[in-house]
Amino acid sequence: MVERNSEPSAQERAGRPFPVSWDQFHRDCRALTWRLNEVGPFHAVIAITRGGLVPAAIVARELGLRVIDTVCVASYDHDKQGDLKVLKGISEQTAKLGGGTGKGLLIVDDLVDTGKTGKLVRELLPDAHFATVYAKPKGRPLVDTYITEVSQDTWIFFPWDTALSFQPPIRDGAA
Ligand SMILES: O=P(O)(O)OC[C@H]1O[C@H](OP(=O)(O)OP(=O)(O)O)[C@H](O)[C@@H]1O
Ligand code: HPA
Ligand SMILES: [Mg+2]
Repeated sequence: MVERNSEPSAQERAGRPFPVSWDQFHRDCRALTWRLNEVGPFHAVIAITRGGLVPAAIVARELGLRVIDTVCVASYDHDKQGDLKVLKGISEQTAKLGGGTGKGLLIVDDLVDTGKTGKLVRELLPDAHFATVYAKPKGRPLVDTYITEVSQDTWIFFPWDTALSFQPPIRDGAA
């Protein structure tokens, strides 16, 4: 039997599932890059791990950027958000490229939800440009560029967190 905590997780609270395929994600990252190409040029890309690593690789490839750094943040334990911890900041070399405040640096993450992660990283690099592929309303004001807005009660399922599985036919009660 699976023991359940009585408090609903962020995913359960969100309720509405929004599965994203690799294809869709790649298309959305390319659409994001079209917008970023109008805003740059950038000296380097900074991925907020781990979710930001995939879009950062695609965006960096499309923008021709080869300097890629990470800010390593831990917050959600699968679907419950705990205290935010910066496990690793950017390197001294990348900080120099951004003149200490992040000017000309591009921060990339897969999404903003409550905005807590984005806020923390923005505080570290106030002049950097912050881009995400998806944005929920609470976090959206923190983002400079994003592609798709989803409602706050949506939970996005990314392709690296999911796998193909059998679905019962709709007439047999599939959602
Ligand atoms: O706007 P917020 O409410 O802060 O949520 C958004 C953050 O949550 C997820 O990361 P998570 O901390 O789950 O870690 P992961 O990227 O390693 O999956 C997501 O990748 C964002 O970074
Ligand atoms: N999907 C996946 N991870 C997340 C989400 C979401 O909607 N919100 C915060 N972390
Ligand atoms: Mg993340």
